[in-house]
Amino acid sequence: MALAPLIAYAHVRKSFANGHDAERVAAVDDVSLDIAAGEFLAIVGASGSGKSTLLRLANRLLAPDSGRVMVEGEDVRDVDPVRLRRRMGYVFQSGGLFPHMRVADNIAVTPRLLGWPAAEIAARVDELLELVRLDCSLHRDRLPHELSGGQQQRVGVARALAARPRIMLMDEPFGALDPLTRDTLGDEYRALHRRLALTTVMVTHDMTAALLLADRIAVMRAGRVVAQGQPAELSNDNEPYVAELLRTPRRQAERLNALLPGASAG
Ligand SMILES: Nc1ncnc2c1ncn2[C@@H]1O[C@H](COP(=O)(O)OP(=O)(O)OP(=O)(O)O)[C@@H](O)[C@H]1O
Repeated sequence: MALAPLIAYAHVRKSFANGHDAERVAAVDDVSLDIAAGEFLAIVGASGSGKSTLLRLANRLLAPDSGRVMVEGEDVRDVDPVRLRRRMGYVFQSGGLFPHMRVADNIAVTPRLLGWPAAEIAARVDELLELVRLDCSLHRDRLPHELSGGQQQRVGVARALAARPRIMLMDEPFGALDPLTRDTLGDEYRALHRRLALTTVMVTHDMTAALLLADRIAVMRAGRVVAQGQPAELSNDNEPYVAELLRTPRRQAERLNALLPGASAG
């Protein structure tokens, strides 16, 4: 028997008021999408296609107008939002660290709210810093502005993992970083996802990153999921927009193969 999905969107719709007029714009329009336990799903689409809105419906930062979002077998409407969010780590683009709080205190936010004993929190902070490959003695007492963008994102990941969630929601987590750092952090996060047996939903506009990191990709356009599948399945999809999104990574791969002969072998 197939396992029940860990996150399931069923005919979900979410609209927002459109400025001055009474018309509402559907940011998410009749989306049905299942995410299995242990899966790494990337949600890919252009700016404004509804990716972040879809993510925020999972942890109740937003509520759907209609349809249903299930997490771990429960309708999220029936779960206390604070309790729900403790089960789901959330990483966003700018790092979202509290600027006046030291790295250790940023990471400790949720364990403190949960009332963990101080010694346990201190040990967990060190464990998490190690997990995201930041030197404890160098970084635990720094303020966010004393860190590079990549280091801030590492702290963001550590903070999201603090209370040992099974699910990670990530909104363009590495989008603002230089390509090399983005690539390194992506690979390292992928290893963490596997090692900690996480279920990850990552929003990105970068199809190349999605192809390299995710098990499966859902493509959004104007609020709808227009295609979903593993990279090889997307490659055979008939939807013209999917072909358009795959054109850049394909062209890059061809050019790199021509410029760096033998690169694909290594
Ligand atoms: N709080 C809000 N109030 C009004 N409109 C909103 C709100 N949040 C999102 N929208 C609108 O919903 C649509 C989808 O936005 P969303 O942020 O989900 O897209 P996105 O694909 O994540 O874009 P980006 O990649 O730029 O972050 C956009 O038209 C946006 O303007």
